[in-house]
Amino acid sequence: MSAPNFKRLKSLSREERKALTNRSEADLSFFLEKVAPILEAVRTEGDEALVRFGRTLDKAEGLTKAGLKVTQAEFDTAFALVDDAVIEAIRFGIANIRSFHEEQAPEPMWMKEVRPGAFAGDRFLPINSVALYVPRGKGSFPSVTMMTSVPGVVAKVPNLAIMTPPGPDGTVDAATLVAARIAGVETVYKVGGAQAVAAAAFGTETIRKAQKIVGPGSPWVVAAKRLLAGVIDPGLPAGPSEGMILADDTVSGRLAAMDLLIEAEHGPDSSAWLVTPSERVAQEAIDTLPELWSRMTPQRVEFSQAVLSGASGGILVADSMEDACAFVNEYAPEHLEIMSTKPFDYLGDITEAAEILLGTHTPVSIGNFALGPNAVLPTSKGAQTYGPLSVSDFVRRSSIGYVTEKGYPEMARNAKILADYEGFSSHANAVSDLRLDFLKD
Ligand SMILES: NC(=O)c1ccc[n+]([C@@H]2O[C@H](COP(=O)([O-])OP(=O)(O)OC[C@H]3O[C@@H](n4cnc5c(N)ncnc54)[C@H](O)[C@@H]3O)[C@@H](O)[C@H]2O)c1
Ligand SMILES: N[C@H](CO)Cc1c[nH]c[nH+]1
Ligand SMILES: [Zn+2]
Repeated sequence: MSAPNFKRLKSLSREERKALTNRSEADLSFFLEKVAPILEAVRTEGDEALVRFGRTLDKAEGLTKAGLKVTQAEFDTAFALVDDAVIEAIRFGIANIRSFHEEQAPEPMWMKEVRPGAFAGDRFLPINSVALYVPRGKGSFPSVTMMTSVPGVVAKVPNLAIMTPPGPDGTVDAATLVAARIAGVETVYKVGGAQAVAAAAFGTETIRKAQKIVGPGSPWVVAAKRLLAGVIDPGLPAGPSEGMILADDTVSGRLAAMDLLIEAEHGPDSSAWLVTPSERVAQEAIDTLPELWSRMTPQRVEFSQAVLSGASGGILVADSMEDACAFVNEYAPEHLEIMSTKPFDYLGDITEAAEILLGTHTPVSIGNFALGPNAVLPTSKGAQTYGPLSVSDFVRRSSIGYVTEKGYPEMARNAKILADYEGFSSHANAVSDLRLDFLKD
């Protein structure tokens, strides 16, 4: 086992500091090259290609075209397979996620009188069809089913369809089906990876073409979304998970180590950093990691050790909390915990983070599974321009304008001046006195 990275930010050059903010997603060239033929095969062969990739890439040897869509009987079996405690936790999470997302639902329409007799506003309608990608590979993700389905249902999208890889036995993860049905999504396709993105983008004999695909995934999924961005709206960029723990000197380094491992265990391509100005917190964290690894499964130990000793994770000592906050902003993490007895003191200093969890009782796990805000979040500095998945990802907005006879003269006079300046004669004619003549017809 290699030791976790430990660095003091002040000892780093500007380039070395910047290099710490790189993610595995920064170079997708390998994946882009590999997924291009998969996308083309799905475009030209449809279901035939989906079955072939399900058999080869997901090892679902018994997969058939007829079996690509989950049946009602498979949903019913899933409820019998999943423990009651898991079903209850799914219900608990969905209730909170729904409660949170209902607050985001826009009014169907608003209008304002911007000038006497001139009205302007917005109208919102659900997108007609959205595919929800639910990963399955380095884990199964009923929680992602909850996070993608609920905002789509709240937005009243008429055609929601989950795409998720089949396991080797040809079935979809049972808790994913339970979560889908409780959330209100009954269309689930057994297709994952790049082929799922292609199936949603082009449609196949079985799979209905979608206008948008949301949901996180491995670099295979991220690469496919990037290549098909001209065919389907790929939503916010959500790739390998990232966690950052910002800790001041008021907390236990043992606690910081515990939460550092949360996102580090997703996969070797994830990122996880502890940033603190406290040498004590840093040292306690380093000393605690072996004890925590002894409580984890071998695969999760392997993933988190790869992250913490590789290019995308470790423990960083900053000069001060100010410097630590500056580094957080340079990094723009997906999940951020502000671990302090006074977390609100630092909230104003953090401007770049997709999710900010405050205090010592709000670990990322609670955000991932139970609290309500969406845990499908932008990665790889996406937080600089995107927010978490939300109801607004499932609706489109049209602006509405209505000018009355009373409001017309002032609007027309000003519009004509600019139409003339820009040299558009038809634009200008339409707001000239000629219009008033035509209106008399
Ligand atoms: N950003 C977020 O909000 C968020 C949320 C949850 C999970 N995640 C991330 O999503 C990712 C999920 O990854 P995963 O692997 O568990 O599931 P996944 O479903 O994204 O990827 C598995 C699929 O990849 C394809 N694949 C695997 N090997 C391949 C190969 N050699 N060639 C072509 N295709 C191949 C297969 O089709 C397989 O079904 C993780 O990185 C996790 O950290 C992110
Ligand atoms: N941390 C993930 C988002 O990056 C969400 C998740 C689901 N299950 C476990 N984790
Ligand atoms: Zn997670």
